Amino acid sequence: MSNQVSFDYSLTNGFISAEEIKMMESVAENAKSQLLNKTGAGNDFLGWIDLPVNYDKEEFEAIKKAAAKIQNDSEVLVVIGIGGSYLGARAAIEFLRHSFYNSVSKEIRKTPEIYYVGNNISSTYISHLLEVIGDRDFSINMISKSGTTTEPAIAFRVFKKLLIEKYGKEEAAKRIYATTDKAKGALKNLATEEGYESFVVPDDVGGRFSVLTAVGLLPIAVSGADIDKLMKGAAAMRERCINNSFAENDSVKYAAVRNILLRKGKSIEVLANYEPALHFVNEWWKQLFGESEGKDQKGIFPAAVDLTTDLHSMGQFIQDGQRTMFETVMSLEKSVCEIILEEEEVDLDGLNYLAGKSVDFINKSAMKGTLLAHTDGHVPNLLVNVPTQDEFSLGQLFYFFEFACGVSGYILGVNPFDQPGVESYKKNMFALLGKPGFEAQREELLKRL
Ligand SMILES: O=P(O)(O)OC[C@H]1O[C@](O)(CO)[C@@H](O)[C@@H]1O
Repeated sequence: MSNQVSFDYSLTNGFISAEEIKMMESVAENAKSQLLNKTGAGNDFLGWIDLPVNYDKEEFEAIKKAAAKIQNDSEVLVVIGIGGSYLGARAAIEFLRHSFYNSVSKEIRKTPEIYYVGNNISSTYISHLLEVIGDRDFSINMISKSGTTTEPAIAFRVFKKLLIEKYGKEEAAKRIYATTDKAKGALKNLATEEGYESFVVPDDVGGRFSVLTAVGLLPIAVSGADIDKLMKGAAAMRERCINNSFAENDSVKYAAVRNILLRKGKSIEVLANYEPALHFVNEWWKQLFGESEGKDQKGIFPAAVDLTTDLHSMGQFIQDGQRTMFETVMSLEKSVCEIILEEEEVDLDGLNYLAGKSVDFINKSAMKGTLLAHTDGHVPNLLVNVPTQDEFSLGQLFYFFEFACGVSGYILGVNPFDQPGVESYKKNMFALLGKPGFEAQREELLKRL
C-alpha cells in the first residue's frame, strides 16, 4: 500500500470528458504558475506554500518545550480561538488521537484534556466549561492572528480571570501562551505587557492556512501527536504539488475537476467521510474553501457530511434531491482498530451472514455501495484516499487541500486569500453592542429591528 494521499476522479466518467480535462489542464497549470510565481491576487499571503520546509526551527523547538511544560503542569489545556485559529488544531487532534480523547482514562491518554472555547458566544457553553475545569490545574493557549476577534477575546477575559484567581497574576502569566501577530494587535500588546510566552502567526499566512504554524502546532503537540511527522507529510505533498506535472499532480487535478463540475452547474461540493475522526477535517475544509472562494458572487458552496451517519438524514437529498452537487469522499484506507463480527448460535438479528467479517470491511462496503448509488443518482463522486490515520497522512491531506484551494481560487478568478465578506456581521454586531465609533450604523440598524 502506498503511503501517499491520492486523488481519483474515475467515477466522474459519465460527467466529465477527457477533452474537458485537457482544456482545463492549461487553465489549472496557469493558475498554479500564478501561485508559485506570486503574480496572482493576494500574493502577500503565500507564506503557507513553503511552511513545511521553511519554518522557524527555533520556534518549533520552543513549541515542543511549551507543550512539554503544559503536559507536565496542567490537567487541562483551554484552546481559545475561532475559524483558522481553532479548526486546524481540532481537526488534527481529533484525527490523530483517541476518539474519546477527553473522556478516556489518563493512563490511556497520557496528556492533558483539551477543550475549545472562544469559537462561539454562548454563555452556557462557557459556564459549562468552567464547571468541567473545576479546580484542576490548567493552562490557556489564546490564539488570534489579529488579536481583536470578539469571540476569543470574550472567552479569554473569563478564563484569564479564573487563572489569576487560582494562581495569582504572576503564576497565571506563566500558564498563558499567546499565539498572535509578531508585532501588533491587542493580544500582542497584552502578551508583552504581562509577559506571556508568545508564538507567531507569520504576516504572510492567513488564518485558514495557518494549521502548520504555532496556531495549530502548539495544541497538537500538547495532545501528544508528533508535529515533526505532520510537517514531513506536508513537505512530501508540497514536493508533489510543486514539481509534478498535471497528470501526476493530484492536488491540481482536484482543483481542475471541481471547476469543471462547477461550470456544469454543480455549485455545491459535499465533503464526505466514513470515519468520525475526520469530522473536524470537514469543518476545517469548509472554512478553507468557503472563505477562499465564496466572493464576488462566485464560488462552490462547501458542505460536509459524516457517513454513514448522515446517510440516514442527508442521504435522501444527496441521492435524489436537486441535482446541483458533487461529492468528494475522503476514504481512510486502513482503520486503526479492528473488530470482527462473531457468529451467534441463533441468528435472531440476521447478521450471521457477516460473521468473520470486520466492521471496517462493512464500512468500506457501505462506502463503495454509496459511491455507486450517488453516482447513479447523478452526483459525480471524487475520491481522496488517505492511507493511514497518522500524522504523515494528515500533513499531506492539509497541504493537498491548501494547494488545491489556491489553484482553484485562481481558476475561479477570485482572490483566494482575503475574506472581506466576514466584516459585515462584525460591523452590525459592534453597532448593536454600542461600540464607540459605530453610533450612526446603530441608529440605522435599530430602526430595522
Ligand atoms: O485569528 P483571528 O484574527 O482571531 O481570526 C479568526 C478568524 O476570523 C476571521 O478573520 C473571520 O472573521 C477568519 O478569517 C479567521 O480565521
